This record gives sequence, C-alpha cells and structure tokens, in this order.
Amino acid sequence: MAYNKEESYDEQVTSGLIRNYKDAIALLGEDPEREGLLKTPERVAKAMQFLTQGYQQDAREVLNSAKFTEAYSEMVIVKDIELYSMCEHHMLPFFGKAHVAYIPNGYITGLSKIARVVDIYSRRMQVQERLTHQILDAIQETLEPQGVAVVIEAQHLCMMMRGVQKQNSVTTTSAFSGQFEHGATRAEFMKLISSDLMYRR
Ligand SMILES: Nc1nc2c(ncn2[C@@H]2O[C@H](COP(=O)(O)OP(=O)(O)OP(=O)(O)O)[C@@H](O)[C@H]2O)c(=O)[nH]1
Ligand SMILES: [Zn+2]
Repeated sequence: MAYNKEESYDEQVTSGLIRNYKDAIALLGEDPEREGLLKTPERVAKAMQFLTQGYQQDAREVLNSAKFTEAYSEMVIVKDIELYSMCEHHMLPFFGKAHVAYIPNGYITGLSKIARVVDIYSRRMQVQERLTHQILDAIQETLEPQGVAVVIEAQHLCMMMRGVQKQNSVTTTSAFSGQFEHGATRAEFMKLISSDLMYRR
C-alpha cells in the first residue's frame, strides 16, 4: 500500500520512487545533488503517492458508510465539485469541475461522500471518460437510486503546455442512468447546473 492517509507513506514504495526520480532528474540533464534538488526526489515521491491514493480507497465503502433511509425522492445535486486528476497517457494533470446528481429511491448519502467519491476516482491515472463512468457506477450500485447524472468539465495540461498547445479548450463528458436517461429529467438537471458550467450553453 503506497499512501493510506494524510502524511502516511509506505517506506519501501517511497525509497523505490526516490531512486527512480533521482535517475529521472539526471536523465533530464539536471544535477540531483545540487542543493535545491536534494530533497526533490522525496518530495515528488510523496506528491505522486498523494495524487494516486485513490487506488487504496473504496468508493462503495465510503458511500455505504453514510447511507441513510430517507423518503426524499427529488433530485439531489452537488455541483461545482473541484477536481484534480492525472491523464494516464502523459501523467500530466487535468482539472476542472464535476456536477453530480441523483434521485433517491429510499436511501440518501452524506453530501460530502459524493465529493469524496469524485476525489477517490480522480486520484488515479485516468481518462476523463472513465472517471465520469466510475463516479456514476459507484453511486448507482450503492444507493440504487432512480437515476444518477455526472457531468465533468476539465482542462488537460497535456493539451495546454505540450502537444497541441490549446489553452482554452474545455472537455465535457457526461454519464446518465435511470431517470436521467429520459429527456425531461436530464434537461432539468442540465438547466440547474447550467449557470455553473465553464462553457454556458
Ligand atoms: N479520450 C481522452 N483522451 C485523452 C485524455 N487525456 C489525454 N488524452 C489524449 O490522449 C491522446 C494520446 O495520444 P497519442 O497520439 O498516443 O499521444 P501523443 O503523441 O502525446 O499525442 P499529442 O497529445 O497529440 O501530442 C492524446 O490525443 C491526448 O489528448 C482523456 O481524458 N480522454
Ligand atoms: Zn495526456
């Protein structure tokens, strides 16, 4: 297990990463022994374990830990959840917002747990499409609601600081289940989040 909780790092994983990042720094033409870089391999080793801690966390367990019986059956929307992930192709960040909704069917969950689920799947090597579906599936399978909707808007540094170098493109992905597969419910959700979309439609 690499990273399990705040400031808790596996020694073996950390020392392996330190060795490799030291090599990487030298291969990139820098001197890993100069003063400013002496602790850099360790810092990067810890940062990368933090950014991939999602592999050690179980989204379904988190949702079940705050699953409450409740008769409420209107749409629950948690919008504007900030998101930081890492593209699996370049290991560069992509970041933006997630908007998540569900229509309960006997159970609700703690609102913070929705944001935690976003973090758990974001803190992995990802593509935006899979991230969107994983959030939807975890909520659908644990709360068994009448439907789930997930919209993610993100900017990818691999498209901004390298490669095609487009600074203003925003990628939107979405996934819908149950009631949200029907036009009227989906339209209501899109209307309710529209003021928060990075790109207004
Ligand atoms: N579908 C999808 N593609 C992504 C995501 N993040 C990065 N990519 C893309 O993954 C692709 C990888 O393509 P390759 O041609 O193998 O990589 P590359 O030569 O570095 O591509 P360029 O970025 O165009 O220079 C690129 O088009 C990236 O823009 C994502 O979340 N979803
Ligand atoms: Zn990329």
